[in-house]
Amino acid sequence: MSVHEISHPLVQHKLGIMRRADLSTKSFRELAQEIGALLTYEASKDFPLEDVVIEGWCGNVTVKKIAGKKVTVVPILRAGIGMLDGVLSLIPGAKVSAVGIARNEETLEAGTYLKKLVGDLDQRLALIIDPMLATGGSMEATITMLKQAGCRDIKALVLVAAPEGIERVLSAHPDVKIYTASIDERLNQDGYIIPGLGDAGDRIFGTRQKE
Ligand SMILES: O=P(O)(O)OC[C@H]1O[C@H](OP(=O)(O)OP(=O)(O)O)[C@H](O)[C@@H]1O
Ligand SMILES: O=c1cc[nH]c(=O)[nH]1
Ligand SMILES: [Mg+2]
Repeated sequence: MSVHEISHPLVQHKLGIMRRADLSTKSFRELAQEIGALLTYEASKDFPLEDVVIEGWCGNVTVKKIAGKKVTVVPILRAGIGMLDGVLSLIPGAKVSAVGIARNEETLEAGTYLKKLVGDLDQRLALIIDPMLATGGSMEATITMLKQAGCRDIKALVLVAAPEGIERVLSAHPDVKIYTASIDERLNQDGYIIPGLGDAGDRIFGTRQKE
């Protein structure tokens, strides 16, 4: 299965709070990080383990150690930064590859303005993070960029996904696994997810324009 909708009660409860229109920037930001950590927990369930022998308090003991590839976390700026600390709280040694992509509000086309990838991407698992997967343009562009740089193992962690965006990403990149707290109903005429969260970047950074 390429799409994992995480039904864990903690995830669903926290996402439910995030949908409140009157939620403070502080609370929205905290919850984005917390769900980011919980999605990381789910996405790491298939990390391979190996046995290693260490010196314990009563002599040698065989313990488990993660044996797979190294990880790079790939926040799609700006809103992806809102999940970064949550992901790094569970994978503190991960390197970070920052990708700046902004959606043109009229055309909904994704435009790239920053690409700061770590090296050795062919030897790393990439965990792309972005709160919103809407039309899928930003995510598709990020995956294409990572593949062009040699990355072959890619997972995407998003708080909310629209069916249209999932379809677009998986049509272009069927090998990528998507982890989300919710597959929502649809996109509206402006490309916003319904019911969604509104503009996640504005809610995380406090830049929401008052009507
Ligand atoms: O699936 P798509 O249709 O491409 O839309 C989703 C993108 O839109 C938002 O970013 P935005 O462009 O608003 O930039 P921001 O993070 O700077 O707010 C969101 O964080 C995604 O990156
Ligand atoms: O619903 C949406 C769609 C794109 N970007 C957002 O922040 N929210
Ligand atoms: Mg935005």
